[in-house]
Amino acid sequence: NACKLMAKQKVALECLSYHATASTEDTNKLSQDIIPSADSYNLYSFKFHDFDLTDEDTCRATLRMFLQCNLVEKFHIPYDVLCRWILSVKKNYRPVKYHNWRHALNVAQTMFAMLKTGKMERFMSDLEILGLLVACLCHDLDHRGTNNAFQTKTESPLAILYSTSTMEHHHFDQCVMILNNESSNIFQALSPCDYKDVMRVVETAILSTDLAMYFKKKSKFLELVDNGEFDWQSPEKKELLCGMMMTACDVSAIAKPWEVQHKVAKLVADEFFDQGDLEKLQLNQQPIAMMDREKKDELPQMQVGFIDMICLPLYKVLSDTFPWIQPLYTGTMENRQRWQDLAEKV
Ligand SMILES: CCCOc1ccc(S(=O)(=O)N2CCN(C)CC2)cc1-c1nc(CC)cc(=O)[nH]1
Ligand SMILES: [Zn+2]
Repeated sequence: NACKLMAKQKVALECLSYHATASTEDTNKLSQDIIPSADSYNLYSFKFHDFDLTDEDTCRATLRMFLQCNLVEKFHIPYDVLCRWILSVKKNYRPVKYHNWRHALNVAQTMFAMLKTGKMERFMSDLEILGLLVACLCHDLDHRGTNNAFQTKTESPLAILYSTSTMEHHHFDQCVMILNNESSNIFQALSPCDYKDVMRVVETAILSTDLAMYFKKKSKFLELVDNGEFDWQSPEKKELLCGMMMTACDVSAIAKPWEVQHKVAKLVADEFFDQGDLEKLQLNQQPIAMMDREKKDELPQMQVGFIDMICLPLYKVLSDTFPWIQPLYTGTMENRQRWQDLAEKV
């Protein structure tokens, strides 16, 4: 009957994800670690970077963010389950040049800083804070270093499974797969209602990181801000705000101090160029300029375009409503000048 089939599917999914979960040895080690303070990792700052952190540090810093938000107490998350979940998420990021575990950590840290230093937590329920942090850490799970367009034109299995927001649906799938193992299910103590609500927050937040979705939602968001919308509490408005916050975190490397932005932009470019090489060799196609290493001289100008088209409008409208996240706007303006100077030099 249907119940038996569901049970069989759940078992299948669990053994499929057996290799996806972290080992008990690694889990035990992390669960016994001393977790340094948030300030020792500079977690409250919009200038945070991970360059000096070891892989173990990144896991401890992630634990510290959950502890600072009191999420372990509030949602009765068994500590060893949280440790296994963090290690399993990290394990399911591939060693690609940009869309790797470090990117996920940086996106989650910007969300943490927006909620705390940016004082946006006052508009969010505890469940939404939990969902947003989980979504940031999972939002690029199992990324292959290639974008949605590449999945479509290579007719990859993912593009056959999901025709729109292909990678984002896959990232959410991977997030669910890790939670389907009770030993790494950080939502196990939630009521069925809370479980449904938090999974909805996570799914919408991860899907909203598809930049194609961002353009659609941005005009609706601008309309609400222009009408002086402040309650943000209706489900539709809250989803819109969470989506904008996800994009703001996803592109936040653009607002970091120049030395950080410059290094990260090189990682982004190298991953794009690798895809461009694949398109030339595997598909015998001319890649778009952004992915063509023969056109790397155009990179500074492209960054100025990225800043003007995507980053500044978003950080402007968010900091108009939530003034304490202004450092994201000013940091981006400073980097715009740097990229402009480089663009004029070539
Ligand atoms: C650094 C190498 C060049 O990087 C870019 C080049 C062009 C544009 S774009 O705004 O013109 N646009 C975006 C939408 N695409 C569909 C078409 C192209 C964006 C970037 C960029 N993207 C990210 C996010 C991954 C981070 C980042 O730092 N830079
Ligand atoms: Zn991302």
